Amino acid sequence: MTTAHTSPPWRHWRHVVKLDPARQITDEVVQAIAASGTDAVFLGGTQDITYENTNTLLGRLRRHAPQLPLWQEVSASDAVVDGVDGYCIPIVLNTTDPHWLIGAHAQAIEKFGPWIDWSKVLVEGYLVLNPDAAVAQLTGANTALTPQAAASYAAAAEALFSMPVLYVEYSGTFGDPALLAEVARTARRAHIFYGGGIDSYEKAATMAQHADTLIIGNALYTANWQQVLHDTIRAVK
Ligand SMILES: CC(C)=CCC/C(C)=C/CC/C(C)=C/CC/C(C)=C/CC/C(C)=C/CC/C(C)=C/CC/C(C)=C/COP(=O)(O)OP(=O)(O)O
Ligand SMILES: O=P(O)(O)OC[C@@H](O)CO
Ligand SMILES: [Mg+2]
Repeated sequence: MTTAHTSPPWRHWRHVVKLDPARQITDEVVQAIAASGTDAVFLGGTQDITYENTNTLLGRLRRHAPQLPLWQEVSASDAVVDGVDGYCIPIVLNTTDPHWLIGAHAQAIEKFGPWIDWSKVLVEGYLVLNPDAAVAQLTGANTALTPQAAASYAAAAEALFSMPVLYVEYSGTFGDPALLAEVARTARRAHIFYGGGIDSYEKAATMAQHADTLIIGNALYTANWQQVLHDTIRAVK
């Protein structure tokens, strides 16, 4: 008997938009995202994320972008919503606080118990690399990593913990392409997400050489959002 192996949808994503439920966004931008050709939308952020603001944003996205995969990136267990296509669960590899490595996760699993649909869960091994980002400060991340050190975290996440996704996170600033390249070179099976400071064709093209998926966040909250959407999608497709 042969078994059909289909790869999960996220393996095919090249371009993902991350929207922060705690920030304001107009219907015009949401509609443009829906029509843009992006592969998925993540709902997530670090600060002031609540059930209410996440559910409100999800409702707007469902209305304006019914065909787009919508995934919640869980950063607080009391903000978990129903009705998304999947849940990204961040695990911060270079945190100095075990809470962000496993503690928050164990608490959430205790809380939700048997209600968790594990077939909808995607584990992301995060390397948090911009010391000025809220996520770096919250998690006490050791952001001063050489490319070799970052690649060693990536190898550990993949080989020792079987993580399917490595997320190279420079949220708020454009990162080091050499570090991303070293992580990508080291990874054997893991899928590489890159996010941080992508706001142009050139930056997207540079990081798309090494990452499987680019995540675009802050630039969509600027006056230049239309150009950003157009150019970053053109760079990866
Ligand atoms: C319906 C139902 C019952 C569903 C079950 C839900 C489910 C799937 C549960 C699974 C259980 C589980 C393991 C949940 C995880 C719980 C949890 C709170 C884990 C901690 C996650 C974590 C490490 C958070 C730290 C912050 C982080 C990494 C956030 C990711 C997003 C991010 C980095 C945004 C960018 O942030 P920021 O720094 O603010 O950047 P800007 O300044 O540029 O905006
Ligand atoms: O907001 P930017 O800097 O685009 O980063 C995207 C994403 O990686 C944030 O979690
Ligand atoms: Mg933020």
